[in-house]
Amino acid sequence: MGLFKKKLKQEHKVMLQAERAAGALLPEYHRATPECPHPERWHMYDSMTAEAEVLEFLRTLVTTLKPELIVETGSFLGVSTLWMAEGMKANGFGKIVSCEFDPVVFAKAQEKIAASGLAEFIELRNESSLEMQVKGTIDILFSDSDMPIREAEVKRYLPQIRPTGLILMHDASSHLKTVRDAAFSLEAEGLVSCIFLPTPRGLVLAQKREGRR
Ligand SMILES: C[S@@+](CC[C@H](N)C(=O)[O-])C[C@H]1O[C@@H](n2cnc3c(N)ncnc32)[C@H](O)[C@@H]1O
Repeated sequence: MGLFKKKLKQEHKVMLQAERAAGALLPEYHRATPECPHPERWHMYDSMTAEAEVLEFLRTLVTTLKPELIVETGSFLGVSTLWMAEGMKANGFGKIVSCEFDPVVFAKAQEKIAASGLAEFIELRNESSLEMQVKGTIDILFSDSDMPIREAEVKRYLPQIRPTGLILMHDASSHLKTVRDAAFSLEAEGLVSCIFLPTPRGLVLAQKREGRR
């Protein structure tokens, strides 16, 4: 039986771990990098959800920038979605369109959002970020889905992003590499200007070049 037991998908494994942890904060476990030598100074709920300090930062960005429309790719359990929605609640307006590709994970996120009291700010979609159609001008794009598709994802939404808007690419540490390289590549193409925040998993803040004054 052991030999034929279906291997649990990483997202499902972390989802079960998160359920067992029941919201407990743990020290961040990603490995040290040259840019972030002390990851244990940060905190996390699980290895998929953004670092707790990054969640706080997302909320603060929302109250600071007052976005009308946020697009998030990769909802996972909806935790980052809910932190941004908290910011929108404080602002009194705004909408987050967040997509989750995996139907099992999507169903869990849907439950969590329904129970949160913040559902009015969130449109959760069970679709791929590379197929999702969003209407309107995007004030913040939070790119947090599958790492190899992040460059394509940013390019897909770029024409809709407000020149004064922000693009955030999570998982851009030098250890994880793929997303960092995607950000360098977008910058080399002249599409965006980036800053690389040295958080444990790495967070790129970028702005598109077109339309900048
Ligand atoms: C790192 S987790 C997102 C964490 C979440 N943003 C948070 O901080 O709470 C990445 C999620 O992206 C989903 N995903 C992967 N490829 C996707 C795609 N093309 N479109 C939408 N979601 C995708 C995965 O199923 C996974 O749940």
